[in-house]
Amino acid sequence: MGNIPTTVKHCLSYEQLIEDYPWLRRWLQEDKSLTEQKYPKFVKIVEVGPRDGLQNEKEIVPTRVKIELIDLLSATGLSVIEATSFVSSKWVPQMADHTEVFRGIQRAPHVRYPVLTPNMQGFQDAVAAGATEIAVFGSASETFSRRNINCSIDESMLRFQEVINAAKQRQIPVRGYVSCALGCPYEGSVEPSKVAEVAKRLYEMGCYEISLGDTIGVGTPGSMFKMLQTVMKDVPVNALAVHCHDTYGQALPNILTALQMGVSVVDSAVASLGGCPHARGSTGNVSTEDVLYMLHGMDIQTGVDLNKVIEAGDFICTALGRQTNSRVAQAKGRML
Ligand SMILES: CC(C)(COP(=O)([O-])OP(=O)([O-])OC[C@H]1O[C@@H](n2cnc3c(N)ncnc32)[C@H](O)[C@@H]1OP(=O)([O-])[O-])[C@@H](O)C(=O)NCCC(=O)NCCSC(=O)C[C@@](C)(O)CC(=O)[O-]
Repeated sequence: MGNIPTTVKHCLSYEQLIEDYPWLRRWLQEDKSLTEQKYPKFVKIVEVGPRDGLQNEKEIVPTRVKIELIDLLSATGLSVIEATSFVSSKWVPQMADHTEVFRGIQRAPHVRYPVLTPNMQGFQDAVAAGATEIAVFGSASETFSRRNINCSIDESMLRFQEVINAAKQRQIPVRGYVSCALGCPYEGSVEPSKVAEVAKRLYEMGCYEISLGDTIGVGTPGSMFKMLQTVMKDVPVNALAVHCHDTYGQALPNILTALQMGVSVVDSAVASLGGCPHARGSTGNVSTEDVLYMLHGMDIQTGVDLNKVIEAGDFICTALGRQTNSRVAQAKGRML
């Protein structure tokens, strides 16, 4: 509001302001249209709770609970639910029941259920279980790549190329992840140019969408802006998604920054489930409930029913014997 002193702003209603300061009308109207232009009208939510959210749970979550969670989420209006991952059970014991989970869910016609596949073995197992969309997951940090998938970035790209080629033959769409896009638990800060390089390689190999992961939730709107600015020179913005963990409470502002820059795909987890096995103290993904509340409050459509997501969150939190980490679900619970 330009040079109007704060005290005056607080005293005047919008109508009074316009009447008393006619020159403001144009300014405020311009601002409104700017707001309308600045944000996407529709944001696709990629729900990663059943996979990213549950993969770090110490106690093995019963398969039937995972299936019921996915079925509840399928009835919320979500169009993408990452169901499980076809990784080694020695590395991630929680995902050992991937095939049972995938075969057990009621697949809703309007929902896609991608699964993680790090290599050809994972791809073949996923296809055998009936998967029709997959995701490969790389990293912008060498050390993270070795600790997470036991190979260098270059080696991972060779594996992913093989997986993507096999997927193309079956017309299976492939999503690509870049972990450590805003920081690494082993190497600290990560250069945006490195993120852009890995994102570009995945995109050129054939991934239809690249999800940029703030794996340990250390990013800020400042680092998100710089990283996206660099990545967007190599990958079109309509092929980018953001995947924010909320360790430092920056996930929503980081997402808002990404939306302002034209990103319209956001990963999130019901009840803010999750954490990172490579970084003690890292918290889960930004909660789907909180993202929905923010987006709907900005008149951005998602097609997702917030109350139904809160119900799915209640279900999984009861099953895990803990409180939700979603601020919105907590607030709504207090108001009942
Ligand atoms: C990639 C591997 C498999 C390499 O693991 P490796 O030990 O190097 O694999 P290998 O090829 O040398 O094989 C060794 C054994 O693993 C088996 N194996 C080999 N591949 C598979 C497979 N697909 N499924 C099941 N078993 C497999 C293989 O059959 C063999 O079995 P053995 O002969 O010893 O009995 C391993 O490192 C792994 O499973 N890593 C997964 C790690 C993971 O899931 N991390 C979490 C997901 S990433 C993430 O959460 C970040 C993200 C995406 O959310 C974004 C963000 O927040 O940044």
